[in-house]
Formats: sequence, C-alpha cells, structure tokens
Amino acid sequence: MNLIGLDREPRSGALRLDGLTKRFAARGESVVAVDGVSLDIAPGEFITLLGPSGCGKTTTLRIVAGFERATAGGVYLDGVRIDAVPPQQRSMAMVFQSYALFPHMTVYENIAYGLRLRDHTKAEIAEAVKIALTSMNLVGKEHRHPHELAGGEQQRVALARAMVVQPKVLLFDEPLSNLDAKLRGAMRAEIRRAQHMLGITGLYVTHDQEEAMSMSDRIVVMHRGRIAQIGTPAEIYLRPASVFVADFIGRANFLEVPAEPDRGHAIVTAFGKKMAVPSHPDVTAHDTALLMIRPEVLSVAHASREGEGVILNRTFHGASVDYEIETAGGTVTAAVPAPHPAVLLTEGTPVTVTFAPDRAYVLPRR
Ligand SMILES: Nc1ncnc2c1ncn2[C@@H]1O[C@H](COP(=O)(O)OP(=O)(O)OP(=O)(O)O)[C@@H](O)[C@H]1O
Repeated sequence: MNLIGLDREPRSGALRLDGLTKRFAARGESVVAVDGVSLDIAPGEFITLLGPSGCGKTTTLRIVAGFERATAGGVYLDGVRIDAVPPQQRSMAMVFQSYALFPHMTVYENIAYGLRLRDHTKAEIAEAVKIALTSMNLVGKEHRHPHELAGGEQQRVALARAMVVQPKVLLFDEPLSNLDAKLRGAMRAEIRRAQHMLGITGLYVTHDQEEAMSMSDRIVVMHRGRIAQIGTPAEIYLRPASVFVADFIGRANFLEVPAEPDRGHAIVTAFGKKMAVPSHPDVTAHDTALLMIRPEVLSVAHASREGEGVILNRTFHGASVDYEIETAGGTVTAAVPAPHPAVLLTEGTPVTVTFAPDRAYVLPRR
C-alpha cells in the first residue's frame, strides 16, 4: 500500500517500555495494575500482550498510547522519551474493540478523517483513501455509514482509518472480540498482512491465546502486572517459563514426577518408562517436578492386555478426539486425530499411552 506520508525512515518504530509501573487509587486502596514492565520492540515487529483479565495488558497499551500516564518508568519511540507527548502527536494509531467510528460520517470520510487533519491536498487524500479501501476490501462501500455495515466491515474501516495516516506504531485493544469465530480468523490474517506490508510496528492486546499464537512475532505473557514470559509463539507453547504460562497457553497435562537434571534434560519416569525429557533450568536435583505433556503429544492405542491406562471418557470434536485416561500417575487428556469411526476407543478400554520425550517439558513445581 503506497500511502502518502512515506517520508519517515523505513526502519523507524522501535518501541521501548522501560520499567513501566502504574498504580491506581481505588476506594482508598492502591492497585498496582502494571508492575515494572520492560520490553524492547523492534521496528515492524508484531507483539502481543496476552494474559487473563486484570493482568494489566490494557493499562500497558493505554500508557503507550498516551491515554494513561505511568506512575514510574518511561516509553521511548525511536530512542526518544515520549511520556509527555500528547496521544495525537505520538505517531501512533489505535484500533479499538468498539471500532470507535464516527457514526455520522461515511466510510470514505471516516478513513479520510486523520488525513484531513494533516496538510494534504484533496487529490492526495483521495488517492490514499482509494488504496486503503482497496486493500481492506471495502470498494463499493465508501458512501455507506457505519450502521449500514456488518461488524467485520466496520472493523476493516477502523483498520483502514488507522493505517492510512502511516503511524509508526499501531496499537490494538482486543479488536476482534466482537466478531464471530470464522470472521475473526480472516481478520487476523488481514491485520497481519496489512501491518507487514506497511512495516508498521504492532502492539496487540488480547486474552485469546490462539489469536496471540497465530498472529505474533513474539508474545508477552502477563500475570498480575508483570511479564511472565517473552518469546516466540513456539517458545511459549513448547518451552513455557512456568506452570502459569504452560496452563494459560493451550492445554497441558501435568504429572508430578521425581526428576534428576542431566544436561538440559531431566530423567523422569512416566507411564512406567524412564526417559530424558527437556527441562527448565530451575529444575534441581531431587526435585519433585511437573512433567508437562500437551494432549496432542500423547499417543493412545488399544492394549491387548493391561496397558498404562483405561479410557474414562471420550469427546468427539470432528477433526480430533479427546480421550480422558486414568493412569497410575493421574488422569490425563490425549487429543488424537479422529480415526475411522470403527477405531474409536470406548470407555473402559485398556490402552497403552506413549509420547516422544522431546515433545514434553519438565517444569519446576513452585
Ligand atoms: N482506572 C482505573 N482505576 C482503578 N483500577 C483500575 C483502573 N484501570 C484498571 N484498573 C485495575 O488495574 C488492573 C489491570 O487492569 P487492566 O484493564 O489493565 O487489565 P487487563 O489485563 O487489560 O484486563 P481486561 O482483559 O479485563 O481488560 C485491574 O485490577 C483493574 O481493575
């Protein structure tokens, strides 16, 4: 998208959060919403703040946008501290869950709004809006008002309006929560495509782990105002820094096992077999640790004699089947690709339970 205002240097948009802390006074009590958050975001990177309700992600985003002032710490854009810069002068644009479109303006006027506030000719604006309309698949809708559009279309207008002014940073506050699941999937891809094409840095807030995983270059998992882990989606999913992260990102079985550390691995016994499993560095000798096995990592097969477990329950999901299995180490869930109906295992079936050790992970119990 070749929009106007491409006068900024191509690799700008480096964002630094340095020890951000935010305290709110609520009913005579002090609430620490954000607690020493430090983060470096590279130009053009797409970062997601992910965490449960109340973990401080929205407050962090609002501080970056300038809607909220940090109690301590600072925000830097391309090395310049911007805490005192008003929101509209930060070279950032925000996309909200509620779309926040101007209801009395047409699609065209909504998208053109930010450009009209700047020094652009009518022809430049028309050209930029046309490109934005095309790229967001809104051609033919330019004369409609927001209430004449579907939710997904409204969000595309909001996105076009934010991008057309060529900000250095795009901020997203749960922008897809009001859309149905299928549309959400399509919009994730559209947001990523547009953000990548324009090379704009993206900071995205969500509590939806699947959304974070499918969109982000890196995910920042937050817990009680602090960063619990920063990493690529794969790092966070496969090598979580804590039980909290493992549990929050997707589903996980946790088996309590004695563990002996051994060069980045831990020697554990699971389902009657001794094995070396990749291990968190904080697992120490003689620890009782937690062996994390994602449900899709477990293989289940009918045992001709006594197996490692017995099927307690089966849930058919279409593409996969969940089996709840009682084992000596506790009840585990296995998610296996849906087989031919004749091969579905039934309750009470004795089964063997196996997994590839390098697809599991040992965490300290803490
Ligand atoms: N204006 C405010 N006054 C008092 N407390 C606030 C204010 N804004 C947020 N908080 C508190 O700060 C904490 C973090 O809130 P925040 O909205 O940042 O979390 P969140 O992770 O975005 O949650 P959600 O997904 O529910 O929006 C919460 O305990 C919240 O109640």
